[in-house]
Order: sequence, then C-alpha cells, then structure tokens
Amino acid sequence: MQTPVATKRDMSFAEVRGESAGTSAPTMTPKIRIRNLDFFYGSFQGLKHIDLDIHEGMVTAFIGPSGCGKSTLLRTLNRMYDLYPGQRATGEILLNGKNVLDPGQDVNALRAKVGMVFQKPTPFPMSIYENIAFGVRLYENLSRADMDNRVEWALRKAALWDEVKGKLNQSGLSLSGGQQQRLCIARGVAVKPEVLLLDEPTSALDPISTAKVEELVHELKSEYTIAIVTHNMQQAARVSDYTAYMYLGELVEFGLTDEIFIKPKRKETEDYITGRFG
Ligand SMILES: Nc1ncnc2c1ncn2[C@@H]1O[C@H](COP(=O)(O)OP(=O)(O)OP(=O)(O)O)[C@@H](O)[C@H]1O
Repeated sequence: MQTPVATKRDMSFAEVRGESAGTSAPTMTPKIRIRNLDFFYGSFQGLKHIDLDIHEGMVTAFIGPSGCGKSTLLRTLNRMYDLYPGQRATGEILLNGKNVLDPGQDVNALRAKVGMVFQKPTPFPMSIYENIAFGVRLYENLSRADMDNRVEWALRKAALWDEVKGKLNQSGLSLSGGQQQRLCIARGVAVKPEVLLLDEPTSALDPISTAKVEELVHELKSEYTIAIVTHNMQQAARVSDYTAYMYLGELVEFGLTDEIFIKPKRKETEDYITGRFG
C-alpha cells in the first residue's frame, strides 16, 4: 500500500512554524518572517513581541477583537506607518530574508512588492483606466499598447473586466461600492506585487460583492501571498489557509485555519471562536 502524501492540511503546528517535528514532511516556505516585532504609537505599545511566519502562496488571516492590533500588524508589513510621525516598529520583518525595517530600505520599492487594499474602497478621482495605469507608471515605463494590456490583465484578475470594458474612460467613482473595491484590488495587482495586504476589504460591501471578493482572494493566492484582516470569522474560515488570533497587541495563537477553528490549542482562542468572549 502506498503511503499517503502529506498535504498542508495534514501538517502539525510545529511543521507549520518551520520547527522540526522529527518527520520527513516538507516544511513550508515563509515569504515573510516576523521576529520579535514591537510597535509603538508614541508611548502606547500596539504590538508586543510578535513572532509569525507568513507562508508563500497562502492566505493568512488576522482575527481578534476590536483594537487587538490586526490593522497595526498589517500596516507594519509595508511600513505604511512611516507616513505618521511618532509611530515606530522595532524587531525584524524579513521579506525574502531582508529586514524591511532597516533604515536603508527603499519604502517605495517595498510598497511595490507589498501592495495594500484598504477597508473603504478608495478609487482615485480619475478614469477606471487611469486608476490602474497611474500606479504602474510609478514603477514601469510601458508603451501605450503594453499599458492597455496591463490594465486589461489587472481588471480580469480582479473579475471586473466584463463589467467595465466598455467604459474605461468613465470615472472610477461612478462604479458601485463592490466594483470600486474590485477596482482597488485590480490597482493593487497591476504593479505585480509579491504580497497583497487586505485590510477588512469587504466590510463596506454587500453579500454578493463580498462573495466576489472572497472568490478573488481564492483565485489570487495561486500567484500572490495574501494577508487579510477580517472581523468576520466565517470569512477567515472560508478564505484563509492560516489564521493568527490576536489579543491586546499579542499573538495568542497561530496555525492552520482548520485547526484554529476546529481544535484551537489555547482556551482564549476557543472562547473567541465560539463567541464566549466579549
Ligand atoms: N493612530 C493611532 N494612535 C494611537 N493609538 C492607535 C492609533 N491607531 C491605533 N491605535 C491603537 O492601537 C491598538 C490597535 O489598533 P488596531 O487598529 O491595530 O486594532 P484592530 O485590531 O485593527 O481593531 P479594529 O478591528 O477595531 O479595526 C488600539 O488600542 C488602538 O486604539
């Protein structure tokens, strides 16, 4: 009889964390390694000693009660906080092995590799076409034909092409909320990032648009590493491979989504998942 091949769903927490479990099962490749990460808003510590691996080609969900630090953690990954005085991070965030917190890190280059989509759809006040071309031009000098192809490619990736192909010159603001959010996702993928950060991307959307964005996350993960913050535990269970449960700036538990939702190791996680918390 043949020995069944281990899938990622069969792996133990130790293997998921890259620790040796004493077996020959393959270990996952971390795209981002977070080590001893602290984050401060002035004197307030928003993140405490976070250690976490975000695996390549997988979806990692950050869940936890309001104010636990989910968005803060997401915003450290592409140094979005740099724009705000008094906010600082210490520790290591290794992207492809290089610490993005190093003072010498080119922040624009980092944001090209690590794109972000925000909670509220934020199209630029310009045409649908320009919403996508604008970001691409910051990083690449494409011919008109190549840019046309890139815009179409990104809109197809975001499952929006069929709805907008006849009106690319109309304002991005003329689209519905759900379409605007998919336009923002198209804008995010258009620059071909390695990692896509989604901060509650469906919280302002109706159930049909939410389902479309969730499908999209599923499609995109074959090419991108995705981290998603969500308040919606069903959504985390549906879209993610790994889940990180946070509380008061600390990472309480991290593991395969199936394990976190079916058999969490920590009582705090179980209380949150089962709705006994808060
Ligand atoms: N600009 C800021 N200045 C000071 N403190 C902040 C700032 N932004 C967030 N915080 C604090 O940092 C902590 C973490 O906030 P964060 O927004 O990361 O939480 P969250 O888990 O994403 O919450 P929510 O689910 O409500 O969006 C909270 O205590 C919050 O009050």
